[in-house]
Amino acid sequence: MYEEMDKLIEKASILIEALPYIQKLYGKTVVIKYGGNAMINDKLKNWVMEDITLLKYIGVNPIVVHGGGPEINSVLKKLNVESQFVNGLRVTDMQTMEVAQMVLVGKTNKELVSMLNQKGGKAIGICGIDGNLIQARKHYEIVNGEKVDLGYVGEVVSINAKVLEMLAKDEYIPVVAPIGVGEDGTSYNINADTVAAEIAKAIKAEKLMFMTDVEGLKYDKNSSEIISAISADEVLKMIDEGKIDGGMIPKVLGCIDALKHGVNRTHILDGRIPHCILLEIFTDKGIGTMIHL
Ligand SMILES: NC(=[NH2+])NCCC[C@H](N)C(=O)O
Repeated sequence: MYEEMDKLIEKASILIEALPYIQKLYGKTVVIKYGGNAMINDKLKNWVMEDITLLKYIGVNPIVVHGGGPEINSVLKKLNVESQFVNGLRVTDMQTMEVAQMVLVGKTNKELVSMLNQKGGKAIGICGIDGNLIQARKHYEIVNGEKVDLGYVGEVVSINAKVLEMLAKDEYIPVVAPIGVGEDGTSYNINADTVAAEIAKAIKAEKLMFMTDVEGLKYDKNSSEIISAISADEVLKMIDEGKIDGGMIPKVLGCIDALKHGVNRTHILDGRIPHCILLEIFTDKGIGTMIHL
């Protein structure tokens, strides 16, 4: 009898631990880059949708930016579209771009919107073409000092923050597919990590969070200990020293760029942990790596 009561009281203390963070984030915006395993595994997907819906219901405004997951490749394969490579980098030709846009906007984005709506959230899916949300231009990759043309791969020129603010400040949860649009109406495929960081900067989000398939940043690759909090300068030093994996670099650089443009805190999360978003935001210790100025 007493034991049961103690357990219940413990639950209250968990909620109370969250109170200062709820107060701090009330009415503020959190940009969440959704990707990796958390997009593939059904259980993980479900937990992410619950976390995002809960955020909205307690007065925090989440904006979700998603990647493509493995689906684009599988559709390309089904349609027998073969990829060209230059210098080992995949080229997004016209046909590939069409498939990427179809999958990202027509399938992935709408699935996420529908899942959030199932949880009671009011999600609205948009891509960078809608309301000119993501204005883009062609991106040239520099390889060994030379400009390499990768086709319809774009970079962000500017973000039309008003579109997102309108939705997020109202009762909606914007879900953004990372397709940008050029001045002449051309669609570009843009790295979703970069889009998340640019959106966070443009709307001066309180937080930017990246869901990944790693535990977090580590000082030593072989150690199991993750870095709980670290400054932007220390991260830059780690990049110089070659201590950060290639795939993580766009994410940590996105964090640093966002911090320098007014985002308060940025987080790298292990998207394989159930309810990683809630655990990071509403506990003192968090579960990921927090990068601050
Ligand atoms: N990985 C960490 N050290 N996280 C701390 C998170 C602290 C707090 N919940 C926040 O979101 O700001």
